[in-house]
Amino acid sequence: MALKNSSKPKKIGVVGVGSFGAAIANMLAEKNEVMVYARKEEIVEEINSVHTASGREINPSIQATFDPEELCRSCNILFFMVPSAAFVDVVRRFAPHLYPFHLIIHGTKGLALNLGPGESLETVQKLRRSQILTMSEVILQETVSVRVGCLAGPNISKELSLGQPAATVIASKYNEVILEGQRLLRSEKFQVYGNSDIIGVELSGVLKNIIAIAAGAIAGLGLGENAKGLLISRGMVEMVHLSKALGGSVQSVIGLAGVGDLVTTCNSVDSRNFTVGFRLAKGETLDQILSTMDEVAEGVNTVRIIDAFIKTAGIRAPITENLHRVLFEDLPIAEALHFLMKYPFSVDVDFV
Ligand SMILES: NC(=O)C1=CN([C@@H]2O[C@H](COP(=O)(O)OP(=O)(O)OC[C@H]3O[C@@H](n4cnc5c(N)ncnc54)[C@H](OP(=O)(O)O)[C@@H]3O)[C@@H](O)[C@H]2O)C=CC1
Ligand SMILES: O=C(CO)COP(=O)(O)O
Repeated sequence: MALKNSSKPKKIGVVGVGSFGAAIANMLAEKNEVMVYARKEEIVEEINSVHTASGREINPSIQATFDPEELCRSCNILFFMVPSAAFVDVVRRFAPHLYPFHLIIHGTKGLALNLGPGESLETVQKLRRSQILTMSEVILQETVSVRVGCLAGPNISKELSLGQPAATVIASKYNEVILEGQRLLRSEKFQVYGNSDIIGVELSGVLKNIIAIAAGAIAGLGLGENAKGLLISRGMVEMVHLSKALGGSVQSVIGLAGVGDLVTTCNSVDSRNFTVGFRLAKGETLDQILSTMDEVAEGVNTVRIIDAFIKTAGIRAPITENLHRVLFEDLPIAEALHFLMKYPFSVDVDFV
Protein backbone atom coordinates (compact mmCIF):
# COMPACT_ATOMS: atom_id res chain seq x y z
CA MET A 1 0.00 0.00 0.00
CA ALA A 2 1.52 3.35 -1.06
CA LEU A 3 1.58 5.95 1.69
CA LYS A 4 0.62 9.51 0.87
CA ASN A 5 2.23 12.46 2.63
CA SER A 6 -1.04 13.20 4.45
CA SER A 7 -0.92 9.73 6.04
CA LYS A 8 2.71 10.13 7.08
CA PRO A 9 3.22 8.14 10.27
CA LYS A 10 4.54 9.83 13.37
CA LYS A 11 6.22 7.24 15.60
CA ILE A 12 9.98 6.79 15.82
CA GLY A 13 11.15 3.28 14.96
CA VAL A 14 14.14 1.42 16.38
CA VAL A 15 15.36 -1.73 14.63
CA GLY A 16 17.20 -4.03 17.06
CA VAL A 17 16.84 -4.01 20.85
CA GLY A 18 20.25 -5.22 21.91
CA SER A 19 22.41 -3.28 24.30
CA PHE A 20 22.60 -0.06 22.23
CA GLY A 21 19.19 -0.29 20.54
CA ALA A 22 17.46 -0.59 23.93
CA ALA A 23 19.38 2.39 25.36
CA ILE A 24 18.57 4.62 22.36
CA ALA A 25 14.92 3.49 22.25
CA ASN A 26 14.53 4.46 25.92
CA MET A 27 16.16 7.85 25.33
CA LEU A 28 13.90 8.48 22.32
CA ALA A 29 10.86 7.46 24.38
CA GLU A 30 11.49 10.30 26.83
CA LYS A 31 9.90 12.68 24.34
CA ASN A 32 8.56 10.62 21.43
CA GLU A 33 6.22 7.75 20.67
CA VAL A 34 8.51 4.80 19.93
CA MET A 35 8.02 1.41 18.28
CA VAL A 36 10.81 -1.16 18.23
CA TYR A 37 11.44 -4.12 15.94
CA ALA A 38 12.86 -7.38 17.29
CA ARG A 39 13.16 -10.47 15.08
CA LYS A 40 12.13 -12.93 17.81
CA GLU A 41 8.48 -13.28 18.77
CA GLU A 42 9.39 -14.02 22.40
CA ILE A 43 11.35 -10.75 22.71
CA VAL A 44 8.41 -8.83 21.21
CA GLU A 45 6.09 -10.45 23.75
CA GLU A 46 8.53 -9.74 26.59
CA ILE A 47 8.67 -6.04 25.63
CA ASN A 48 4.91 -5.68 25.22
CA SER A 49 4.01 -7.57 28.40
CA VAL A 50 6.71 -6.98 31.04
CA HIS A 51 8.61 -4.08 29.41
CA THR A 52 12.02 -5.69 29.27
CA ALA A 53 14.03 -7.02 26.31
CA SER A 54 16.26 -9.98 27.22
CA GLY A 55 16.06 -8.56 30.75
CA ARG A 56 16.99 -4.97 29.74
CA GLU A 57 14.49 -2.37 30.97
CA ILE A 58 12.30 -0.90 28.25
CA ASN A 59 10.17 2.22 28.74
CA PRO A 60 6.56 0.96 29.23
CA SER A 61 5.31 3.36 26.53
CA ILE A 62 7.35 1.52 23.87
CA GLN A 63 5.49 -0.94 21.64
CA ALA A 64 7.28 -3.81 19.90
CA THR A 65 6.66 -5.65 16.63
CA PHE A 66 8.40 -8.39 14.68
CA ASP A 67 6.81 -7.20 11.43
CA PRO A 68 9.07 -4.88 9.34
CA GLU A 69 6.04 -3.67 7.37
CA GLU A 70 4.23 -2.58 10.53
CA LEU A 71 7.29 -0.67 11.73
CA CYS A 72 7.72 1.10 8.38
CA ARG A 73 3.99 1.90 8.21
CA SER A 74 3.94 3.32 11.74
CA CYS A 75 7.18 5.30 11.67
CA ASN A 76 8.72 7.95 9.41
CA ILE A 77 12.10 7.98 11.15
CA LEU A 78 13.94 4.72 11.76
CA PHE A 79 17.06 4.05 13.84
CA PHE A 80 18.88 0.88 12.70
CA MET A 81 20.78 -0.52 15.69
CA VAL A 82 21.94 -4.01 14.67
CA PRO A 83 25.50 -5.35 14.34
CA SER A 84 27.25 -5.00 10.98
CA ALA A 85 27.25 -8.78 10.43
CA ALA A 86 23.42 -8.72 10.26
CA PHE A 87 23.03 -5.26 8.73
CA VAL A 88 22.66 -6.15 5.03
CA ASP A 89 20.12 -8.91 5.82
CA VAL A 90 18.11 -6.67 8.11
CA VAL A 91 18.09 -3.75 5.64
CA ARG A 92 16.98 -6.12 2.84
CA ARG A 93 14.11 -7.29 5.08
CA PHE A 94 12.98 -3.68 5.49
CA ALA A 95 13.71 -2.44 1.93
CA PRO A 96 10.37 -3.49 0.35
CA HIS A 97 8.49 -1.45 2.97
CA LEU A 98 10.59 1.74 2.85
CA TYR A 99 9.65 4.92 0.94
CA PRO A 100 11.75 7.96 0.08
CA PHE A 101 10.07 9.91 2.91
CA HIS A 102 11.60 7.56 5.50
CA LEU A 103 14.57 9.10 7.25
CA ILE A 104 17.12 6.55 8.49
CA ILE A 105 19.83 6.96 11.12
CA HIS A 106 22.04 4.03 12.10
CA GLY A 107 24.26 3.46 15.15
CA THR A 108 26.35 0.56 13.87
CA LYS A 109 30.15 0.73 14.23
CA GLY A 110 31.20 -1.88 11.70
CA LEU A 111 31.75 -2.47 7.98
CA ALA A 112 30.20 -4.75 5.34
CA LEU A 113 31.69 -6.25 2.20
CA ASN A 114 30.41 -5.76 -1.33
CA LEU A 115 31.77 -8.88 -3.03
CA GLY A 116 30.65 -10.96 -6.01
CA PRO A 117 28.60 -14.17 -5.65
CA GLY A 118 30.60 -16.89 -3.89
CA GLU A 119 33.43 -14.49 -3.01
CA SER A 120 34.64 -13.96 0.57
CA LEU A 121 37.44 -12.11 2.31
CA GLU A 122 39.43 -15.36 2.19
CA THR A 123 39.04 -15.80 -1.57
CA VAL A 124 39.46 -12.25 -2.92
CA GLN A 125 43.02 -11.45 -3.96
CA LYS A 126 42.63 -7.75 -3.33
CA LEU A 127 40.18 -5.67 -1.30
CA ARG A 128 39.50 -2.28 -2.82
CA ARG A 129 37.57 0.62 -1.27
CA SER A 130 34.63 -0.06 -3.61
CA GLN A 131 34.29 -3.52 -2.03
CA ILE A 132 33.96 -2.10 1.49
CA LEU A 133 30.69 -0.54 2.61
CA THR A 134 29.92 1.65 5.56
CA MET A 135 26.39 1.13 6.89
CA SER A 136 25.10 4.33 5.25
CA GLU A 137 26.41 2.99 1.96
CA VAL A 138 24.53 -0.28 2.60
CA ILE A 139 21.29 1.66 3.21
CA LEU A 140 21.75 3.76 0.06
CA GLN A 141 22.59 0.68 -2.00
CA GLU A 142 19.72 -1.49 -0.75
CA THR A 143 16.82 0.94 -0.30
CA VAL A 144 15.07 3.93 -1.88
CA SER A 145 15.95 6.03 1.19
CA VAL A 146 18.07 9.10 0.52
CA ARG A 147 18.00 11.01 3.78
CA VAL A 148 20.43 8.82 5.70
CA GLY A 149 22.49 9.59 8.78
CA CYS A 150 24.62 7.93 11.42
CA LEU A 151 24.95 8.35 15.15
CA ALA A 152 28.42 7.88 16.64
CA GLY A 153 30.33 9.04 19.68
CA PRO A 154 31.43 7.93 23.14
CA ASN A 155 28.17 6.16 23.99
CA ILE A 156 28.73 3.10 26.17
CA SER A 157 25.15 1.84 26.45
CA LYS A 158 25.41 0.88 30.12
CA GLU A 159 26.27 4.50 31.02
CA LEU A 160 23.47 5.88 28.83
CA SER A 161 21.02 3.52 30.53
CA LEU A 162 22.10 4.85 33.93
CA GLY A 163 21.33 8.39 32.74
CA GLN A 164 24.95 9.52 32.98
CA PRO A 165 25.85 12.61 30.91
CA ALA A 166 27.11 12.02 27.38
CA ALA A 167 27.12 13.39 23.84
CA THR A 168 26.96 12.03 20.33
CA VAL A 169 27.39 13.12 16.74
CA ILE A 170 24.65 12.82 14.13
CA ALA A 171 26.27 12.93 10.72
CA SER A 172 24.52 13.28 7.40
CA LYS A 173 24.85 15.08 4.09
CA TYR A 174 21.37 16.40 4.83
CA ASN A 175 21.07 19.10 7.48
CA GLU A 176 17.46 18.05 7.97
CA VAL A 177 18.62 14.64 9.24
CA ILE A 178 20.99 16.26 11.72
CA LEU A 179 18.26 18.63 12.96
CA GLU A 180 15.76 15.77 13.36
CA GLY A 181 18.32 13.67 15.25
CA GLN A 182 19.03 16.62 17.56
CA ARG A 183 15.34 17.31 18.11
CA LEU A 184 14.62 13.69 18.98
CA LEU A 185 17.57 12.91 21.21
CA ARG A 186 18.90 16.11 22.77
CA SER A 187 18.26 16.46 26.50
CA GLU A 188 19.83 17.96 29.61
CA LYS A 189 21.97 14.85 29.89
CA PHE A 190 22.64 14.21 26.22
CA GLN A 191 24.24 16.70 23.83
CA VAL A 192 23.95 16.08 20.08
CA TYR A 193 26.51 17.57 17.69
CA GLY A 194 26.19 17.64 13.89
CA ASN A 195 28.69 16.79 11.13
CA SER A 196 28.19 16.67 7.35
CA ASP A 197 31.05 14.18 6.83
CA ILE A 198 29.01 11.01 7.32
CA ILE A 199 31.71 8.69 5.96
CA GLY A 200 34.33 10.23 8.27
CA VAL A 201 32.08 9.90 11.32
CA GLU A 202 31.14 6.30 10.49
CA LEU A 203 34.80 5.41 9.94
CA SER A 204 35.81 7.05 13.23
CA GLY A 205 33.39 4.80 15.15
CA VAL A 206 34.55 1.76 13.20
CA LEU A 207 38.31 2.32 13.44
CA LYS A 208 38.48 3.18 17.13
CA ASN A 209 37.39 -0.39 17.89
CA ILE A 210 40.71 -1.68 16.54
CA ILE A 211 42.66 0.55 18.91
CA ALA A 212 40.30 -0.38 21.78
CA ILE A 213 41.20 -4.07 21.39
CA ALA A 214 44.89 -3.11 21.58
CA ALA A 215 44.19 -0.92 24.66
CA GLY A 216 42.52 -3.86 26.37
CA ALA A 217 45.60 -5.96 25.65
CA ILE A 218 47.88 -3.32 27.19
CA ALA A 219 45.67 -3.20 30.28
CA GLY A 220 45.57 -7.01 30.46
CA LEU A 221 49.34 -7.13 30.40
CA GLY A 222 49.49 -4.47 33.14
CA LEU A 223 51.73 -2.18 31.08
CA GLY A 224 50.53 1.08 32.63
CA GLU A 225 49.07 4.40 31.60
CA ASN A 226 52.12 5.72 29.72
CA ALA A 227 51.79 2.82 27.32
CA LYS A 228 48.05 3.51 27.02
CA GLY A 229 48.70 7.18 26.18
CA LEU A 230 51.25 6.11 23.57
CA LEU A 231 48.76 3.71 22.01
CA ILE A 232 45.89 6.22 21.99
CA SER A 233 47.99 8.90 20.33
CA ARG A 234 49.54 6.58 17.72
CA GLY A 235 46.11 5.00 17.28
CA MET A 236 44.60 8.39 16.49
CA VAL A 237 47.28 9.03 13.85
CA GLU A 238 46.62 5.59 12.34
CA MET A 239 42.87 6.28 12.31
CA VAL A 240 43.47 9.58 10.49
CA HIS A 241 45.52 7.91 7.74
CA LEU A 242 43.06 5.02 7.35
CA SER A 243 40.04 7.28 7.37
CA LYS A 244 41.59 9.55 4.71
CA ALA A 245 42.36 6.51 2.54
CA LEU A 246 38.74 5.38 2.88
CA GLY A 247 37.15 8.78 2.21
CA GLY A 248 36.78 10.44 5.64
CA SER A 249 38.10 13.83 6.78
CA VAL A 250 40.78 14.48 9.40
CA GLN A 251 38.38 16.76 11.29
CA SER A 252 35.92 13.94 11.97
CA VAL A 253 38.61 11.72 13.48
CA ILE A 254 39.82 14.40 15.87
CA GLY A 255 36.25 15.18 16.96
CA LEU A 256 33.85 13.52 19.39
CA ALA A 257 33.11 10.47 17.22
CA GLY A 258 36.84 9.81 16.75
CA VAL A 259 39.11 10.89 19.59
CA GLY A 260 36.17 11.21 22.03
CA ASP A 261 35.06 7.64 21.47
CA LEU A 262 38.66 6.40 21.24
CA VAL A 263 39.44 7.66 24.74
CA THR A 264 36.22 6.22 26.18
CA THR A 265 36.49 2.82 24.57
CA CYS A 266 40.22 2.45 25.33
CA ASN A 267 39.48 2.99 29.03
CA SER A 268 36.21 1.19 29.68
CA VAL A 269 35.87 -2.31 31.04
CA ASP A 270 32.29 -2.11 29.69
CA SER A 271 33.64 -1.95 26.12
CA ARG A 272 33.36 -5.32 24.38
CA ASN A 273 36.34 -4.50 22.14
CA PHE A 274 38.51 -3.54 25.12
CA THR A 275 37.39 -6.77 26.80
CA VAL A 276 38.47 -8.89 23.82
CA GLY A 277 42.01 -7.44 24.06
CA PHE A 278 42.08 -7.77 27.84
CA ARG A 279 41.08 -11.44 27.75
CA LEU A 280 43.55 -12.20 24.95
CA ALA A 281 46.31 -10.73 27.09
CA LYS A 282 45.21 -12.98 29.95
CA GLY A 283 45.79 -16.01 27.74
CA GLU A 284 42.40 -16.90 26.26
CA THR A 285 42.13 -17.67 22.56
CA LEU A 286 39.96 -15.57 20.25
CA ASP A 287 37.61 -18.53 19.76
CA GLN A 288 37.20 -18.97 23.52
CA ILE A 289 36.45 -15.27 23.96
CA LEU A 290 33.97 -14.95 21.10
CA SER A 291 32.11 -18.12 22.03
CA THR A 292 31.47 -16.77 25.53
CA MET A 293 30.52 -13.17 24.62
CA ASP A 294 26.78 -12.44 24.37
CA GLU A 295 27.28 -9.11 22.62
CA VAL A 296 29.11 -8.08 19.49
CA ALA A 297 32.75 -6.85 19.41
CA GLU A 298 32.82 -5.24 15.96
CA GLY A 299 36.58 -4.59 16.03
CA VAL A 300 37.48 -8.23 15.36
CA ASN A 301 35.88 -8.26 11.91
CA THR A 302 37.03 -4.69 11.26
CA VAL A 303 40.66 -5.75 11.75
CA ARG A 304 40.21 -8.43 9.05
CA ILE A 305 38.68 -6.00 6.58
CA ILE A 306 41.10 -3.13 7.19
CA ASP A 307 44.14 -5.44 7.10
CA ALA A 308 43.05 -6.74 3.66
CA PHE A 309 42.43 -3.18 2.46
CA ILE A 310 45.81 -1.79 3.56
CA LYS A 311 47.63 -4.71 1.94
CA THR A 312 45.84 -3.90 -1.33
CA ALA A 313 46.30 -0.13 -1.03
CA GLY A 314 49.95 -0.34 0.08
CA ILE A 315 49.30 1.67 3.26
CA ARG A 316 51.19 1.01 6.50
CA ALA A 317 49.01 0.81 9.61
CA PRO A 318 51.25 -0.91 12.17
CA ILE A 319 48.74 -1.28 15.01
CA THR A 320 46.12 -2.87 12.74
CA GLU A 321 48.70 -5.08 11.00
CA ASN A 322 50.10 -6.38 14.28
CA LEU A 323 46.67 -6.89 15.80
CA HIS A 324 45.72 -8.91 12.73
CA ARG A 325 48.75 -11.12 13.30
CA VAL A 326 47.77 -11.57 16.97
CA LEU A 327 44.10 -12.32 16.27
CA PHE A 328 44.42 -14.47 13.17
CA GLU A 329 48.05 -15.58 12.78
CA ASP A 330 48.89 -16.70 16.36
CA LEU A 331 51.50 -13.98 16.99
CA PRO A 332 51.98 -13.71 20.77
CA ILE A 333 50.86 -10.29 22.07
CA ALA A 334 54.23 -9.62 23.71
CA GLU A 335 55.94 -10.05 20.33
CA ALA A 336 53.49 -7.72 18.64
CA LEU A 337 54.23 -5.05 21.25
CA HIS A 338 57.97 -5.60 20.88
CA PHE A 339 57.57 -5.11 17.12
CA LEU A 340 55.53 -1.92 17.64
CA MET A 341 58.12 -0.48 20.04
CA LYS A 342 60.78 -0.96 17.36
CA TYR A 343 58.60 0.48 14.59
CA PRO A 344 60.32 3.57 13.11
CA PHE A 345 57.63 6.10 14.00
CA SER A 346 59.62 9.31 14.03
CA VAL A 347 57.25 12.20 13.38
CA ASP A 348 54.72 12.86 16.14
CA VAL A 349 51.86 14.41 14.15
CA ASP A 350 52.21 14.08 10.38
CA PHE A 351 48.70 14.75 9.10
CA VAL A 352 48.29 18.54 9.51
N1 LIG B 1 26.54 -1.37 23.13
C1 LIG B 1 27.14 -0.19 23.03
O1 LIG B 1 27.58 0.39 24.04
C2 LIG B 1 27.25 0.47 21.70
C3 LIG B 1 27.09 -0.24 20.52
N2 LIG B 1 27.25 0.39 19.32
C4 LIG B 1 27.10 -0.34 18.07
O2 LIG B 1 25.74 -0.74 17.93
C5 LIG B 1 25.68 -1.94 17.17
C6 LIG B 1 24.80 -2.92 17.91
O3 LIG B 1 25.47 -3.20 19.12
P1 LIG B 1 24.75 -3.74 20.42
O4 LIG B 1 23.38 -3.24 20.57
O5 LIG B 1 25.67 -3.48 21.52
O6 LIG B 1 24.73 -5.30 20.07
P2 LIG B 1 24.02 -6.49 20.83
O7 LIG B 1 24.82 -7.69 20.49
O8 LIG B 1 23.77 -6.14 22.25
O9 LIG B 1 22.57 -6.56 20.14
C7 LIG B 1 22.39 -6.78 18.79
C8 LIG B 1 20.91 -6.69 18.46
O10 LIG B 1 20.77 -6.89 17.06
C9 LIG B 1 19.81 -7.92 16.85
N3 LIG B 1 20.12 -8.71 15.68
C10 LIG B 1 21.24 -9.41 15.43
N4 LIG B 1 21.14 -10.04 14.25
C11 LIG B 1 19.91 -9.74 13.77
C12 LIG B 1 19.21 -10.10 12.60
N5 LIG B 1 19.76 -10.86 11.66
N6 LIG B 1 17.96 -9.62 12.44
C13 LIG B 1 17.40 -8.82 13.36
N7 LIG B 1 18.01 -8.45 14.50
C14 LIG B 1 19.25 -8.89 14.68
C15 LIG B 1 19.89 -8.78 18.07
O11 LIG B 1 18.69 -9.49 18.19
P3 LIG B 1 18.62 -10.99 18.81
O12 LIG B 1 18.48 -10.78 20.29
O13 LIG B 1 17.41 -11.54 18.15
O14 LIG B 1 19.89 -11.70 18.41
C16 LIG B 1 20.07 -7.74 19.16
O15 LIG B 1 18.85 -7.17 19.50
C17 LIG B 1 27.13 -2.42 16.98
O16 LIG B 1 27.56 -2.09 15.69
C18 LIG B 1 27.90 -1.63 18.02
O17 LIG B 1 29.23 -1.36 17.61
C19 LIG B 1 27.52 1.71 19.25
C20 LIG B 1 27.67 2.47 20.39
C21 LIG B 1 27.55 1.90 21.69
O1 LIG C 1 31.23 2.12 20.72
C1 LIG C 1 31.03 1.98 21.90
C2 LIG C 1 30.98 3.11 22.84
O2 LIG C 1 30.95 4.33 22.19
C3 LIG C 1 30.87 0.63 22.47
O3 LIG C 1 32.07 0.00 22.38
P1 LIG C 1 32.12 -1.59 22.39
O4 LIG C 1 31.41 -2.04 21.14
O5 LIG C 1 33.58 -1.91 22.41
O6 LIG C 1 31.42 -2.06 23.62
